Amino acid sequence: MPITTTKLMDMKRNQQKIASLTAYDASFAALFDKAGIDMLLVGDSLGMVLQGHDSTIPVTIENIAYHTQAVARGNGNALLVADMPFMSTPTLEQTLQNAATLMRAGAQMVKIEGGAWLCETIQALVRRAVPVCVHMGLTPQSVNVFGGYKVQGRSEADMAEMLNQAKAVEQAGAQLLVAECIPAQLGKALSQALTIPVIGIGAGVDTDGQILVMHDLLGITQGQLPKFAKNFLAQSNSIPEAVTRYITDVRRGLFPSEQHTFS
Ligand SMILES: Nc1nc(=O)c2c([nH]1)NC[C@@H]1CN(c3ccc(C(=O)N[C@@H](CCC(=O)O)C(=O)O)cc3)CN21
Ligand SMILES: CC(C)C(=O)C(=O)O
Ligand SMILES: [Mg+2]
Repeated sequence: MPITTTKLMDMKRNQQKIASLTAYDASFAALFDKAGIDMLLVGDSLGMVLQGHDSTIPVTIENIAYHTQAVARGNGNALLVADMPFMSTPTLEQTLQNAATLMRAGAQMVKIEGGAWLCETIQALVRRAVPVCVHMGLTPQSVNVFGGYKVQGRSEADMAEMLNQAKAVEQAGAQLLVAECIPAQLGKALSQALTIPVIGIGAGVDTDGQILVMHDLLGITQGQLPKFAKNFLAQSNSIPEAVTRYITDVRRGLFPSEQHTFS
């Protein structure tokens, strides 16, 4: 049975953890889907792990559409989400066109980095039948504004602000939230405050689900690994076994552990 946004909401209500991974091609998409992954993300992280850039900023809508087509061919039941890349939402008109390009490529939902200022954008997309996931916390497209890949939402004021913004985007019609690189305490508070599922990456173990960049899971990422990432292939004999281990550890609440968590 295909995983839908309704199914993810049911999983949250029943306290079943959502396990997701990035995927960029048909072969890995098929492998992850067969292992039982709930959601696949064609992430703009492809700019770093596939193209070799040191940020996600050079990634274009054509890049995401190309990889989304490939992932869609390999995928079976997983919910297929595609990233809206840097500067793909400059005006409402262009946002709608770019989202349409990704939906035609096979995406079932688009993910946009930002906060409460996206409310109009979210409403416009949802009214035109494009499901929306909002990405908050460390939003990598803002690396040059943040001055590096830094944990977000550390102060009491920042935590309260992110909670308010998350409630606003849920109210506007967002059906999923990705929270990246925030204290575990805030990851937990977000998940409790919202009805829609919160998928964490470096947001602690108490979010409704987890997502990881596939290259990090396989231990083939070049350079410094983010603190939240874990090489699951190191303790496995094959790629399918590593993926199954990841999914099982997420479902059982064993990943992320303390060492992969910001407090
Ligand atoms: N391989 C890979 N994994 C990812 O998770 C990922 C990408 N690439 N590319 C796109 C973005 C960039 N991401 C990143 C990149 C670096 C850090 C990082 O180094 N964070 C520091 C936090 C430092 C602090 O304490 O403020 C860390 O130690 O993890 C985090 C997220 C997440 N995404
Ligand atoms: C790390 C995830 C959430 C992402 O946005 C990406 O892979 O681009
Ligand atoms: Mg991304």
